[in-house]
Amino acid sequence: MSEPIRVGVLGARGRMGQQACRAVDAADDLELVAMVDAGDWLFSVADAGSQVLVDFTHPDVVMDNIRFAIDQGIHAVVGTTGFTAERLDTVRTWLADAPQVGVLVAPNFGIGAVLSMRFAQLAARFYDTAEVIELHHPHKADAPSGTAVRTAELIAAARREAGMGAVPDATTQARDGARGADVDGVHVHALRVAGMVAHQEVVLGAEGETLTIRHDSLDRVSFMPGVLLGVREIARRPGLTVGLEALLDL
Ligand SMILES: NC(=O)C1=CN([C@@H]2O[C@H](COP(=O)(O)OP(=O)(O)OC[C@H]3O[C@@H](n4cnc5c(N)ncnc54)[C@H](OP(=O)(O)O)[C@@H]3O)[C@@H](O)[C@H]2O)C=CC1
Ligand SMILES: O=C(O)C1=N[C@H](C(=O)O)C[C@H](O)C1
Repeated sequence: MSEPIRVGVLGARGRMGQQACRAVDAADDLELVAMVDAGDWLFSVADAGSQVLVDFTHPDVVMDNIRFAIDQGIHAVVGTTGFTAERLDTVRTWLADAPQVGVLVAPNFGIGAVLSMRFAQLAARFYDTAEVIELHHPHKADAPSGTAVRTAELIAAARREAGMGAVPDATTQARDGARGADVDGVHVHALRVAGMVAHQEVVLGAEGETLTIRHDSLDRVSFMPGVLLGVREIARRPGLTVGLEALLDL
């Protein structure tokens, strides 16, 4: 058997970081060599010889962490959200100077969540309207969720490709926020509910019918097969990969 892949986890004491540490530790082909959280010495990830860094931290710090990984020649598997097109372009620019390094940025590592995004993308052109509702635990920093933003972007792109116009909406009078956030012309509604983990509904509508695509992550363990897949694959994928779907042949 070949040497295990050496993995460092950032955000190691957080909700996702703890799960990621457990999952890496339990995998025979991976070795957990660094666990770093806020206030810890970031360079211990490099000192420990990490080949892959897993990041579940915070949108405010994730860009610095990616920069660090690229500068150190460490591949990165990033689950932290808060990415924009500009942020992704910045990562591409950094990677241009380190062509051997791979960075995976995935708003959701849940296989079902990735499938549900794909289903929504496929369905979008058949329905006049599409809206996204995401429901998360109240400790979440960003809204809408990274998954919801990506879902809305995929729906919007599918509608554009099909030559569809704006989603019909006669609203002329509304309280602030009543119609949710506008992501590429798709309305996204964010609920924060104690007891929940991560849930999303895409509600599509056409004359006489609706289609609801719902996914529920009931436990953060649901994200781990995707995280481990990313860790095992990223060295074979130099440059920036956005979304786990690329690794699932979707
Ligand atoms: N892609 C996916 O499948 C998923 C993505 N996420 C995303 O992952 C991120 C983390 O979520 P979650 O685990 O719930 O959040 P938590 O707040 O539970 O965990 C984040 C951890 O990162 C720590 N941290 C903050 N800054 C740094 C830093 N500079 N270096 C190292 N550690 C740091 C925090 O410390 P402190 O609390 O002291 O600030 C905290 O312990 C979010 O963006 C979330 O949206 C979540 C679930 C799935
Ligand atoms: O913060 C969370 O919990 C989650 N964050 C990700 C997101 O913003 O989409 C993924 C999942 O929804 C859980």
